[in-house]
Amino acid sequence: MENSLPLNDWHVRKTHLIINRLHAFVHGIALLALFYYRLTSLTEIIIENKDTALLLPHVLIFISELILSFIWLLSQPSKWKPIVRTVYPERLPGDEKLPSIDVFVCTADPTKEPCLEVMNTVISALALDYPSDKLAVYLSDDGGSLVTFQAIKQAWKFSKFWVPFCRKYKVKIGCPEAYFLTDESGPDGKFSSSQFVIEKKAIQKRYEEFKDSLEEIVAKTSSFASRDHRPAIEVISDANGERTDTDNEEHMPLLVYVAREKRSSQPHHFKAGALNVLLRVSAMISNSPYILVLDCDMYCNDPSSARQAMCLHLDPKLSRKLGFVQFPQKFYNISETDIYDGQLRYIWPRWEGLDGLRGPILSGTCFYIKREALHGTKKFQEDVDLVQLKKCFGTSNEFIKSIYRNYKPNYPKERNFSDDALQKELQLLASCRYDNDTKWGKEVGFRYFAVVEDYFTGFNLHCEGWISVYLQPSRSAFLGASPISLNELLVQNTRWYVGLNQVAMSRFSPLVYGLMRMPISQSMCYAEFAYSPIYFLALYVLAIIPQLFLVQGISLYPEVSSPFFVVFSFVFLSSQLKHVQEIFSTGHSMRTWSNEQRIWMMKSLTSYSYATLEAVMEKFGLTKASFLPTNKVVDDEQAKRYQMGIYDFQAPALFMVPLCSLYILNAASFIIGFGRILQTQKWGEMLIQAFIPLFATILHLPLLEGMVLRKDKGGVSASVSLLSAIISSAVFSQFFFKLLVRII
Ligand SMILES: O=c1ccn([C@@H]2O[C@H](COP(=O)(O)OP(=O)(O)O[C@H]3O[C@H](CO)[C@@H](O)[C@H](O)[C@H]3O)[C@@H](O)[C@H]2O)c(=O)[nH]1
Ligand SMILES: [Mn+2]
Repeated sequence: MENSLPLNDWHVRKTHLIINRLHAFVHGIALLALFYYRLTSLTEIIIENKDTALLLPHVLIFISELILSFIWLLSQPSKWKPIVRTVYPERLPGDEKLPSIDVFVCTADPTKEPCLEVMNTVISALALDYPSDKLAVYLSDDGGSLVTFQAIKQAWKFSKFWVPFCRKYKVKIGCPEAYFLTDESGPDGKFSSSQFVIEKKAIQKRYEEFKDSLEEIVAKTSSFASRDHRPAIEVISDANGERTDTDNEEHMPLLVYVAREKRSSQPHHFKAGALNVLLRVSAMISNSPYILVLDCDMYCNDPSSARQAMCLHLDPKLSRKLGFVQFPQKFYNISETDIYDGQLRYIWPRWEGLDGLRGPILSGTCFYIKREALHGTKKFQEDVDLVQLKKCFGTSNEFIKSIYRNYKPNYPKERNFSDDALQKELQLLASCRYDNDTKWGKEVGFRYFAVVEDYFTGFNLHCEGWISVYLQPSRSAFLGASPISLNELLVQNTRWYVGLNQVAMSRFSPLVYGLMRMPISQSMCYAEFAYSPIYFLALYVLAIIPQLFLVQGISLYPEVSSPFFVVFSFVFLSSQLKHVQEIFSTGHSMRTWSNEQRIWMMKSLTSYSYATLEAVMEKFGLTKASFLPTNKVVDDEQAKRYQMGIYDFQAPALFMVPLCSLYILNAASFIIGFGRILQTQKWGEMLIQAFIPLFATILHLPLLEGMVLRKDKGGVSASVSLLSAIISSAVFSQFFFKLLVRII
């Protein structure tokens, strides 16, 4: 590299490091004291044979404490050495020396993923600040729908004005929809502002026309997302789109539409399958060594992200081992109150911690990955036998040629897309049977094993020795949409945790497979995510058992005068204070604390438990996990409630009934228990046990409001409230009945 100055830099977050390690130490000791208490009191119950019926609740509570502590332990390495990176794109070599980049955007269903949004993402990628001849954007349309195909042609037409405009005025938001919503002040330097204003007006008019044309397409064309269609691959250009009056096509990046073949008889492996087709198809057209992957709703908010990522990929010290550069997922539609905890705040500091180890977990979108890492070509020498290679990469000779770095596809030079041989090859590579009996999805490309293809692919790359880095620039590089209703959120999380469970319950468990292939610290981080669904067990126990025994006046926790009371109080306070510290240090307020606590409990009691059930059923061959994309169509009424910070409880009974039943159970048990304490004056013995339902009742007040006070459409439906009341009274009476039998 001519420039001797480093392209990037990093430093350790020292205060975080000290606080985290100190907390780990103190909290760890407190947990040991807590275990000591539980073990001694359990032995006491067993040896003294006091009351065997008391054994079960004690054991259950101990198990839940063990689960919480286990996950806490797994989370420690990701807090051990948080680091922050800075990049210096101005130090990059000249454009002619930059490597080329392919951008992959995936969409699946125009009825759930509005095509205007998808096209905005595509356009924002075309407007990345990168040499045009080194940029190619591929849109994978899993629905193979005519709407998307026609829309992309319109997007191309508009882009031919938009991209030059962005380049000329160094526009900071390459996504037109977002650009016209903000008031970017104007050009810097050499252009007069009046000229800018005129051109901006003109381009805005074109954008409006573009939007109208999409509306027209949507109205006229079927947006049916088909499960059975032939492959269709097309480089979008004037030759096949409508001609326009500009001739700047040469200065435009490539834009390619890809609908892979789908047959209902063949598994398509969801997004991972789509990405693998893009990997193969792009190899024939641009074969860039680096790839940016984007969800269809994640637009480029900073055109310089490609150069930023190159500051890491081209760093001679990192380059050889670096598999991918991960940016955080940030969202443009988070309301001030963020009631669904959509910003995933708790994840990104973890990625800083992981960056201090072998690097962050692949997060599905917003990452620049090295093609070679996905091909796993490190394992192959140039002289490997062709038969061997075909077993691995499939039957296409052309594709096999492409895996070697010095391969240059013919396409970009000649721009001859109608070439029959090329078309034939592309059809083969995008066919639904191409993967069969190959290593695709197993050792090559994005991995199929779990519906969290991102987590599992990144996990495999780390196992193979690749590292990753995390880059969180102050200006968000990408912005996407987060679910804005409880239902969408829980559905999405159920899918994620089914995927994580699939990994946890398989031979790929991070604590077995990972441990043998990566340092224990890194495998613990993967394990924390894979095992977190078992939170559901702990939370169900803690939401039911102390409450039922509180009502009976049977104590399951140390009394106030015992030294272990301090231990229990300390463990609770120390974990809450650590949470608050993390929230403050990431610039958030106490409201974020209550939102995160509330949503974490709701997810554990619903998503995590159903995800575990589903994964277990899948293990026994009773179901098949699937990846249904989240709905990105905004319902106005729902959006209004969300903006106002009002929960939308119009979720299926499957989600709402457990939450409401447990709420009623907790509120009722607190009231009854409190009354009992008043009578018996056993304050000391029952304090912790009364505190638990009180905490839950206060934290989840919005649920009570939804059941009792609210009359709007987002409230809890009367049938759900009624069913929940019946269930919680049944639990109570069952319990009383058993107790009665025992007493008699
Ligand atoms: O069969 C499919 C299903 C989905 N997708 C695309 O996958 C992307 C992500 O789907 P979405 O419904 O938005 O899922 P999320 O849960 O919001 O996505 C998160 O979780 C996924 C699974 O872990 C990751 O793939 C994503 O990158 C990550 O943002 C979208 O662009 C979809 O169009 C496909 O291309 N084909
Ligand atoms: Mn999404």
